[in-house]
Amino acid sequence: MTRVITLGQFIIEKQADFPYAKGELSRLLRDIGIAAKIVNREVNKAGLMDILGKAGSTNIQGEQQQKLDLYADQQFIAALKSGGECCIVASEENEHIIRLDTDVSKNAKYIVAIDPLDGSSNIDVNVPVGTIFSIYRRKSNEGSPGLKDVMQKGTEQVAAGYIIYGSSTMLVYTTGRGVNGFTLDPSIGEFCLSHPNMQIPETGTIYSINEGNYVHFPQSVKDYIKYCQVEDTQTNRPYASRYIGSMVADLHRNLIKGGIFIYPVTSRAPSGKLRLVYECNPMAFLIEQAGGRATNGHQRILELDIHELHQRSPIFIGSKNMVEKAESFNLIQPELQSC
Ligand SMILES: O=P(O)(O)OC[C@H]1O[C@](O)(COP(=O)(O)O)[C@@H](O)[C@@H]1O
Ligand SMILES: [Mg+2]
Ligand SMILES: [Mg+2]
Repeated sequence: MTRVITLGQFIIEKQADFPYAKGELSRLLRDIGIAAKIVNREVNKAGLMDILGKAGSTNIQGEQQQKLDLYADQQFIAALKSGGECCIVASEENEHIIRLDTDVSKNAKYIVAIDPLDGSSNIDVNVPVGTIFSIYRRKSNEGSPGLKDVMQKGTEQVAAGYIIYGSSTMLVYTTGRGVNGFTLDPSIGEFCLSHPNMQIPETGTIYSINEGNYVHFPQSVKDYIKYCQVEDTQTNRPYASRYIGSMVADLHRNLIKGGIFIYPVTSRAPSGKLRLVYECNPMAFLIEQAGGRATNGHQRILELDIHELHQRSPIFIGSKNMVEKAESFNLIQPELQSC
């Protein structure tokens, strides 16, 4: 009988890999797991609860906030606050950073950037949604932590991951030593190791992009889509087009099956749509740790400078060979002028 390894046990066992670890990061990951279970409970019965639909407010991105966006935001902030291992939260749903000023938290080492509910347009239609998180160590213990501690390059992340609320609920994360996936077993209320050492196939036959924006894409992206659609049995083309509209769900599928996910610049979104700090960087760290690649078309996402908390970036992410192939279509931004 295979041994059931819970997330908590796994985190503790893996702590040994970090000789100087005192358990703070382990406890922080535990807190994220607790909030994930609470949000999962609401997502699972959303139709029965008064939690579907718009909240009547907009966030800094000008997007209509969904009730579940706000609920998830509150649950993760509350869990991080009571856990005491996080001093600052940066969230998609809050214009400014949130300082967790409790006696314990204010001296905490870690910063969490979070997309509390990813795939908001899919909440009301029972299509998988997710949560994305990114963890940094504060830059210095001097003075009180601030925006500078959040606006670190993606290469500085100490951990990152996502939760997918789908037909089953999974938590997938990395601390820079590979990627592991845990499935929530509702009968024991525990995330259990189900996908050890996840590796994204070097190549795949799935491309994932919102082709509804086709006319607004740069010519280079249009050319790459054409390349994906051409008949060529040698290279298993045409590829299958798959687009769920929840970044977490589209990337989870590609992580397991192989494939490329693209959210490029468009004439309507000249910097792309997805946010660097709490969507692109954590997913890039994770996919790279699984053997994949993530760029903005020509530069590694993790090396991009952060200028604004809610900064956007185009992203080409997934199977290494497919992203490299896409980059060979010269995906340089200025190209936008031609569309
Ligand atoms: O509807 P579009 O323009 O294709 O955008 C879909 C993308 O937007 C997102 O929903 C943005 O994330 P949020 O739902 O967290 O705002 C991604 O999950 C998804 O990949
Ligand atoms: Mg999102
Ligand atoms: Mg969101």
